Amino acid sequence: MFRMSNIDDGSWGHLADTEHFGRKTSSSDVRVISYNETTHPKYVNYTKAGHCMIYSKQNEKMFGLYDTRAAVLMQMRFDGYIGFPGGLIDDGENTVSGVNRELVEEINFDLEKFTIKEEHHVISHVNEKLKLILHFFAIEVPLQDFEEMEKKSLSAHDYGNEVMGIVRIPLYTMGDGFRGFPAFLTNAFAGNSREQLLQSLIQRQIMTKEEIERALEAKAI
Ligand SMILES: O=c1[nH]cnc2c1ncn2[C@H]1C[C@H](O)[C@@H](COP(=O)(O)OP(=O)(O)O)O1
Ligand SMILES: [Mn+2]
Ligand SMILES: [Mn+2]
Ligand SMILES: [Mn+2]
Repeated sequence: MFRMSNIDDGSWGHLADTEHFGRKTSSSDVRVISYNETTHPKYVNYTKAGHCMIYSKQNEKMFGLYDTRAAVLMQMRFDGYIGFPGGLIDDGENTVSGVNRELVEEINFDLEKFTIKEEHHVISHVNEKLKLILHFFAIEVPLQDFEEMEKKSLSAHDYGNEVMGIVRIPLYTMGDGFRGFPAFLTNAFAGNSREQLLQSLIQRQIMTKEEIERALEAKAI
């Protein structure tokens, strides 16, 4: 097993038990599973994680040119991958309670104003190899609350360690046909967060399937 050289004890330290969940896996290892199915006893020993897309539709024009469509919040993670706020559900913890806890830890989410509920569930995936279930939620908030969240995230408990900063996603494509959203999609994404993003942009009618396909095919010139 690969061992980090720059940690004194020559191991993964406290990450040892969970870092393998963050390693790149092939999409064939992951399949969609219904939320109810994940409560089946056969998955009782699976590790569960839950992440959430927080977004606010907007029709601002970037530089008076490009339709920004929506403010969508993602984060640069400690591991250099881009992902959604959220994380591992503790043993015995209720899934949405775990997601809300992780959102408080990672972006200082104000549970007085918003809480993630099962109605916000979008899709779940299971990775049988890793015995890992990934739940994904999405919540639309007013732009003013979105902007408030961005500011408050700087004082989140995990800001500057697990979370290296939050980003908004450029959902427009610039005149060269690549910069903006297509360029953003060339980043390294955590887990299946890239697929989760693309599917929810279509499902939430922020982008059409054709636009997503065009962005995926675009090449830098
Ligand atoms: O945004 C994501 N969507 C799907 N899977 C993800 C996402 N971010 C990470 N992951 C995978 C890979 C991670 O190792 C596990 C656990 O999530 P993580 O956020 O790292 O867990 P903690 O915040 O440390 O509890 O899920
Ligand atoms: Mn976390
Ligand atoms: Mn996390
Ligand atoms: Mn955690």
